[in-house]
Amino acid sequence: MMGTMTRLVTASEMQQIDNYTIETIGMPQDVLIERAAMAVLDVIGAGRFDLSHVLVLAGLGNNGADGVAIARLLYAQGVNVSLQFVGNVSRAKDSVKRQLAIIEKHGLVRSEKSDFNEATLIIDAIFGVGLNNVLPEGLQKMIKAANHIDKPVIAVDVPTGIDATTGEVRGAALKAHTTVTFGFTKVGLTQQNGCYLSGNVILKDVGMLVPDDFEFSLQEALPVA
Ligand SMILES: NC(=O)C1=CN([C@@H]2O[C@H](COP(=O)(O)OP(=O)(O)OC[C@H]3O[C@@H](n4cnc5c(N)ncnc54)[C@H](O)[C@@H]3O)[C@@H](O)[C@H]2O)[C@@H](O)CC1
Ligand SMILES: [K+]
Repeated sequence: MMGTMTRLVTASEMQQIDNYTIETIGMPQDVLIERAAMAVLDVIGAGRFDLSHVLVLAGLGNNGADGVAIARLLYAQGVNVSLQFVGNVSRAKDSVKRQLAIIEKHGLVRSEKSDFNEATLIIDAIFGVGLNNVLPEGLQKMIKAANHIDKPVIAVDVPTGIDATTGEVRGAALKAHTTVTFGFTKVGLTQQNGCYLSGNVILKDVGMLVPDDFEFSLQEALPVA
């Protein structure tokens, strides 16, 4: 039997769909972030991962905002979670700052530096579809060290370092056991190194809406479970 069919999208198409949902339809961005975080929680909590110590690595954009929300939801469930930022939080997008304001009141304290060896599961929320350049060198080093330790990683939307459109590695990429991708499967998860570095790709609907006259550049459709 055929599963639901979905389209593959480029990073730019996903950004247009996000913008349409938020700016034109008026869906609050924080609702999408919460739904994205809950979708990842579904996967984390499905019993396949050791949750003794979850390390969430968060960037300064909306992918990082998803990460902070994931850390909060885990913390609320009593999971031992460390939240570590990659980059200076003073430069974070407002979506991240709003999430941070919530966790501060909630009691979840950010870690300054985390030991990958202590983590039983790593959540990669550093970069998503917004990646538009080679990763900074310090981050490349950190990613290579994490890949070497070989802990299970769940990538939020796209593994950090993978170009969501081409599947190419931008300097280094954090190898994922599972990638939870939102709305539509990014074509880069099916091509080049993106194909094997994203592990099992799980597509989740988080409420993005598509204009009726939207023209997808890729006609291809993938069956999903
Ligand atoms: N648009 C939205 O409101 C939503 C976005 N979502 C999440 O947000 C992600 C996209 O968020 P953003 O567009 O904020 O982008 P990212 O969070 O992927 O990246 C953040 C920012 O980093 C900068 N950047 C890109 N490449 C860089 C590099 N190599 N070195 C240094 N800085 C770099 C860019 O300015 C980019 O906007 C999605 O993948 C998804 O996880 C979801 O939460 C749903 C709602
Ligand atoms: K990511």
